[in-house]
Amino acid sequence: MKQETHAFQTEVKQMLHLIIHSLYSNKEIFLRELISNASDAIDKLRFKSQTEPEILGKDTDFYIRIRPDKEKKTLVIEDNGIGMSFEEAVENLGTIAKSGTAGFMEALEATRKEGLLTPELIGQFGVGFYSSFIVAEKVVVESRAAGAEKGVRWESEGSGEYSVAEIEKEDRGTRITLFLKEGEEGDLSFTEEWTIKDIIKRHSDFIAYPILMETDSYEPVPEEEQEKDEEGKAKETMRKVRKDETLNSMKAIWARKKEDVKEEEYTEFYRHISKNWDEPADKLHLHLEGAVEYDVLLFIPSKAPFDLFQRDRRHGLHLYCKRVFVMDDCKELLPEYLGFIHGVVDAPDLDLNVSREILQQNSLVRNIRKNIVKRVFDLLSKMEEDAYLSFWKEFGPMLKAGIPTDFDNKEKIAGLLRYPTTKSGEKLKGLKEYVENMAEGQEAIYYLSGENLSALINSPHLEALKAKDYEVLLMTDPVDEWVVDSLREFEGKPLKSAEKGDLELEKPSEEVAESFKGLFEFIQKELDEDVKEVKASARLKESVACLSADAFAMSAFMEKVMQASGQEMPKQKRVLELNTAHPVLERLKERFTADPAAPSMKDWALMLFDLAVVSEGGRIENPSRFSRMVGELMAENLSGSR
Ligand SMILES: Nc1ncnc2c1ncn2[C@@H]1O[C@H](COP(=O)(O)OP(=O)(O)OP(=O)(O)O)[C@@H](O)[C@H]1O
Repeated sequence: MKQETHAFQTEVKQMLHLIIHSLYSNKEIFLRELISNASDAIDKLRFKSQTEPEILGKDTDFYIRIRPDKEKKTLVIEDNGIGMSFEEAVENLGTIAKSGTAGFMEALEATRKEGLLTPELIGQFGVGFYSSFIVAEKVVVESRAAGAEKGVRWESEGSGEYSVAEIEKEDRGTRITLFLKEGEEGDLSFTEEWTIKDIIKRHSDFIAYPILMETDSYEPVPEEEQEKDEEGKAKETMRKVRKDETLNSMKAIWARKKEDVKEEEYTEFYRHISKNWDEPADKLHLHLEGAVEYDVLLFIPSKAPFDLFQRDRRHGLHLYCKRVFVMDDCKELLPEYLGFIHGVVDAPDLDLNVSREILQQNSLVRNIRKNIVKRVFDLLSKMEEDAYLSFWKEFGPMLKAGIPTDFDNKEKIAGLLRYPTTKSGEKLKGLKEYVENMAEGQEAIYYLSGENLSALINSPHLEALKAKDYEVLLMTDPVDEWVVDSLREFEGKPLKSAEKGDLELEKPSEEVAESFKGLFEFIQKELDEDVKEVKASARLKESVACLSADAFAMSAFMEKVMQASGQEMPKQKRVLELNTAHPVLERLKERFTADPAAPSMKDWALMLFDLAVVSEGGRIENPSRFSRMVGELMAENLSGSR
């Protein structure tokens, strides 16, 4: 028989260390986690048996069993779910599934740095099984996968390594034996029946399979077995017996009436399905009737997981049919951009044997999806602003992606967008509020995108807009470019980039423009490689120069983002806008008129371009030339004024 010893993956070691040293005041959660895994294992088996009914065999009464032993100081958690093969035990119990994903180590590091390690922070890693080591000095897992001949025994003391061996195991499923640590003063005793009952009632009551434990109970002694006294009266009519007791009510929370469900029950259920350890930020519990009838219980997490944008991230929706689990990761019921929502949809009219392929074309599923998306928007739009802003901070970047991808709900999502603006200070503003506060005569919604807020707020592109007291939305997420491109307008007001196209503000007069014609042609020729046009600016008030683009061209920020992501990009020529009211331009015109061939003119042209790049927070191509020229100018100026 196979027998091996393996070292834990490094991340598991770190995780174990973290768990053991941070969760000592939350010891009891290990039981919730192990029961949750057992319940998942039964769900998985049922899902598989829809297409392979033979894997169930005769063992069709699903259960989770708890067996405490005070003498041996052990606690056993057993299930007849899908079980694990030798390879699966190594894969699942020696590594962390998410550890390979980008961001895992980063999140782990951040977690370690937080002075206070909360269970919520640790919970995001999906450490369920490893929480056994909070209470156990040794853990033994014996398992046999459904349909397999041989079983596996996995054993570890939670330090550096674990052993795995092939074993014979009679029944399908997983048995986990915890060899409990000596408790500290004041600790709960996890072999005590009432402690176990209490923990299960609080954390796992809704689990859909019976959680069984043998307990003492009393039953009437049958007539024929009764011992009688001289007068013929029974000595004892009741006797103590050991019997299985079901410790959970198994009531599907979503099928209960809202008013009957306590907040704590919702929270525990959320934790079970989401595998998160935080409190949900909000929830939606509905019973829908009409042409189709179904129950919906959805949760919005309070924190975004570190792998939110991971492509292969599982969706949080579970599909049930008449309280029987059909599938998890049900992507058909919610669009991708709402994939952060966790919950359950129970649709009694669905065929239990429905496959994913069928789901995609099912009109009932489409109907449900449409309706729940609508309800989610209602919920989000009615949230109190502060709570909504916390939500937006976590999930806004994902929600936004709905604008370019979900045409039907574009307007609704647009109402949920929030941005800092030139007038909002630290706060974020929605488009609705923006429109309500538009200045007299303002026709468009203005925005500017770029890498960071301080560069944006001081950008020369905003000078004329600020002078008119027009507010500008400030966008620092590259996705926003894509968002505004597909949104185009909100409540009939067009969205306009402050750095692109015609802002429809007062332009310098024809005569002024004409008087600079020669100079501008000269500058244009000098900068031909970078600049497609030089013109008198309507955007600038104080600065000398800025760069702008055509209304439909790519913005400087987008160009930068694309380059950073390694995309080959043809060089985009932009428009150099010059402030004709600025003294520099006036003097430059005089010099140019006096001597168009003066060698310094070329330097001035280059300098103007560099100034425009610097003022929008861009990188100039030849910084040493720029600094040399500024140095010379300073020297000249300083000596002149002395
Ligand atoms: N009772 C069980 N029966 C069968 N497989 C199990 C059982 N317990 C754990 N496993 C397997 O071990 C894996 C790891 O479990 P663990 O609780 O550490 O993480 P997880 O449940 O996958 O993570 P998360 O809690 O984020 O989902 C599970 O995904 C499952 O494949």
